[in-house]
Amino acid sequence: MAALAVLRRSAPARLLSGTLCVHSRVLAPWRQYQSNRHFSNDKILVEMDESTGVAVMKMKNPPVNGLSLELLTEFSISLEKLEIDRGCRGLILTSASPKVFSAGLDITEMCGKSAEHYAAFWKAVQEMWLKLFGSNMVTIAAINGSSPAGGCLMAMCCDYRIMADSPKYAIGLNETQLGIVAPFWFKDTMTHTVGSRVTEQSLQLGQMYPAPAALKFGLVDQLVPEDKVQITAAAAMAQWLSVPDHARQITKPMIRKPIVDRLVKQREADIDNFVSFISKESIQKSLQAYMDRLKQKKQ
Ligand SMILES: CCCCCCCCCC/C=C\CC(=O)SCCNC(=O)CCNC(=O)[C@H](O)C(C)(C)COP(=O)(O)OP(=O)(O)OC[C@H]1O[C@@H](n2cnc3c(N)ncnc32)[C@H](O)[C@@H]1OP(=O)(O)O
Repeated sequence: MAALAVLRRSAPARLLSGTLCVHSRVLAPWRQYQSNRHFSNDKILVEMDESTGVAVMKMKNPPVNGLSLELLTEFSISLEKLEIDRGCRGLILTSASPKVFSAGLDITEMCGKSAEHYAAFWKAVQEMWLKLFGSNMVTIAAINGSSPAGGCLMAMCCDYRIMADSPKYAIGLNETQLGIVAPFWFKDTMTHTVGSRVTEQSLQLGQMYPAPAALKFGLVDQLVPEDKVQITAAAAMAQWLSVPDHARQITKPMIRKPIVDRLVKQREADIDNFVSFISKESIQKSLQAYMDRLKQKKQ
């Protein structure tokens, strides 16, 4: 038993080998950590069921769960907390808002800000990915709505994806449609999920796939009616957790560690690339035009 406990605690550190980025601004909410194992801060809600060892994490950044610096920071801190909790074996990631899992990176974080802000934001995006893709827990995405770009990335980081069965909801890495480029580790995550050929085409075209199409080539694993997404995720989790932890936890990094290490080795260069790319006037114009189109859609 002791050996298993050691494995359970040490594997995340081995797999991640990244640094823990703790943003002082959001440390205070941890004081709200309750003995009933429900905790929340502004943008992330966590409900921990001690009887099953499963935590449900809900993103709560209305209206569309844009991945802001604040949400990303709270996400990484929450995940780290669960990761070191020996009672927590599985994580279900979902949205507190109906109809949208996550609209991806909050575009306002990438428009008209300073180079320092872009660097801090990108570091938080990296941190989210390192922690979620490298998690030692079983991770299941309960995709209860649309999931473009960064939202799709989060879902792909999970071990298993269940999506609401509706052609209204779409998922994909649509970066090129915004005039931006998915970085290599987004591409690596998609290749890991659906293979090279589909990734090459999807990334170039910035394709968004309605849920039924996404199921066909394995971008999601299962479609269920919208009101069954959470319960199906819990059932799938029970199945995954029936595998002995130590065996599963040694197996997962065999595939994922080389992918994680690629970013770990060049984190600073990746931040510099992002800052110089996003600061270009032409890129700022593209992003602004995209935001304007999103707003016009309503009128
Ligand atoms: C050489 C290589 C170098 C590498 C450099 C790296 C470059 C950068 C890589 C960046 C990687 C990832 C990028 C992203 O994740 S960008 C985000 C992409 N996301 C999208 O395109 C989604 C856009 N949104 C939608 O499609 C829809 O909003 C929705 C999610 C389908 C929901 O539709 P809805 O009808 O329910 O809501 P809607 O009315 O559209 O939106 C409500 C308000 O929310 C605003 N909004 C929507 N999405 C975002 C967003 N991502 N960020 C910020 N704000 C967003 C929208 O404008 C509405 O606002 P308002 O109410 O009108 O004020």
